[in-house]
Amino acid sequence: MGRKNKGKNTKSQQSQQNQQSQPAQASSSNVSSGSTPSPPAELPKTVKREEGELVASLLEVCSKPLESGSRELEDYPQIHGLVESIKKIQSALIPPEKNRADSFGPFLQWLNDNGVNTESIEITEFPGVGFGLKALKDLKEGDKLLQIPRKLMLTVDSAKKSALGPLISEDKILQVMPNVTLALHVLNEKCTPNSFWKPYIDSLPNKYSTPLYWGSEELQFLKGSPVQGDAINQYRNIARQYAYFYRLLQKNPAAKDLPVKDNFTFENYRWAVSTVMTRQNQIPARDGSRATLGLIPLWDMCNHTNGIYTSDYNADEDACECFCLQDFYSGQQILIFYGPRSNGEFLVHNGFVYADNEHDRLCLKLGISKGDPLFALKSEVLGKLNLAPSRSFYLHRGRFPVDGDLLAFLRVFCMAEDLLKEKFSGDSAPGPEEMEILKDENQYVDPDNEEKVWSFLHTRASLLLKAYPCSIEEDESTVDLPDASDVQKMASQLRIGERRILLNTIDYAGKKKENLKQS
Ligand SMILES: C[S@@+](CC[C@H](N)C(=O)[O-])C[C@H]1O[C@@H](n2cnc3c(N)ncnc32)[C@H](O)[C@@H]1O
Repeated sequence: MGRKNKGKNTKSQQSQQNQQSQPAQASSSNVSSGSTPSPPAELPKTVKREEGELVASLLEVCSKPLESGSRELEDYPQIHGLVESIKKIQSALIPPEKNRADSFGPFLQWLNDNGVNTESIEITEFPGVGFGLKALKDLKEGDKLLQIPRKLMLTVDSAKKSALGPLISEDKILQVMPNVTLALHVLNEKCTPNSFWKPYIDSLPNKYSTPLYWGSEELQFLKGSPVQGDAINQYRNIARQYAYFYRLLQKNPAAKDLPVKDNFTFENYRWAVSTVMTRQNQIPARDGSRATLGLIPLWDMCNHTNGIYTSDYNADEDACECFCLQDFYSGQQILIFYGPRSNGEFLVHNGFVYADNEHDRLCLKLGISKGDPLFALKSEVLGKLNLAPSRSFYLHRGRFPVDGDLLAFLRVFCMAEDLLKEKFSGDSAPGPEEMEILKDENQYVDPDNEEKVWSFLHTRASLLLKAYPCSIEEDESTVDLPDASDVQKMASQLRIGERRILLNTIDYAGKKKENLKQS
């Protein structure tokens, strides 16, 4: 959380907000009727044993390290199959879905009872973004919109003080993974009938659009994109965590009386993880000494737009404050800026893609081959630039697709032995400041090296472009197809953005090569 200088939104953002500002009726479809019988509280013993065996197999499969070079997709079918079998057994434990819109009245009352002023806003459903906040009066850029006191937040600190505290102090994973702690905290409170946070938890979505909710066919829509691997890795990690915590909750005496223990279904865990992934925020600890992770009720009803951070922590009030990113007229949706994330990050962690994302970028994995006779020399030079010999870089949207780190890596990657030895290694190595020349696009070390860099990038981007199974135009028409699913549209939108970045990079690298020839 942090507030930066305010900036004006562009026309296209404003027109998008105008489009988003048409409120829709809260939908009550797919909500079960009150007459649905309650699910059984427990599974029969034999079924429970079968569940335990499946979870043990899941833990084993997900804990095997992926063989180097093997694609994430290889063990995905086995993991997915086990998860589906577990979900089938546990389907008897899943309660009927609630009508979310019914929860907003009690939620707002709870906020008001705890000192939150909600006069300027209303919770309403908006097309394509779920529920959000609507302005009930004209608001000016910079006006204070919300002030949410710490006592209403679910945080890692409140988890430690809750019934979950003893388990956290015994488990190493919970101690080092605050997001997992927060997920278990939310789930434990959801399973606690008289939880202080009940009105807030009831107001949360029933399910999410993160790839954890996608089927195997839907993951195929990401074919060609590096995000497909990220989504599958995420599924694998969450399946492993689920299996680990299932066992921990069954076996650890500190979990004996926790309400979450008998409600720890895969469905519940992916819900809790997705709740945290899509809504979490960094909050300063009460004493200001460090940051802690938390969920901020109501503030987390705001949807995202391009812009700047406009939320801050008021240490005197011990509350999160949110200010208006721009003028909002009465009836308009109030939007905030979530941060400079790529569409791939938004898709995997937030379950949406933002077509006009100013910060979009494409992940590019690069590495010096261990078989390269110059591996040691190149690694030494990269080390001086604080760059690992194998890592992810980014190609950016906009006028400058290549940043300093990627440029320096490529220059070393393509550098001839004599140049590496003479200018950048051993005794001839320059100081850190002079090494920075390798990151500077306006200077270069050697024209041959520079030609190789831009040729390599041109070829690599062209190859990546060929990996997509359909054309950009086909994906563009999918986005507008009335019968395409939300997941299909999201994946197509992502791939459109990625290919625009690749096409721009190819064009940029081509021009660089031309300029070199002429100079
Ligand atoms: C912090 S919540 C915001 C409130 C949420 N819409 C709800 O109904 O609870 C973040 C989620 O809202 C949705 N969202 C936010 N901004 C969006 C945008 N610009 N486009 C599409 N979905 C968006 C995504 O599902 C995201 O995971």
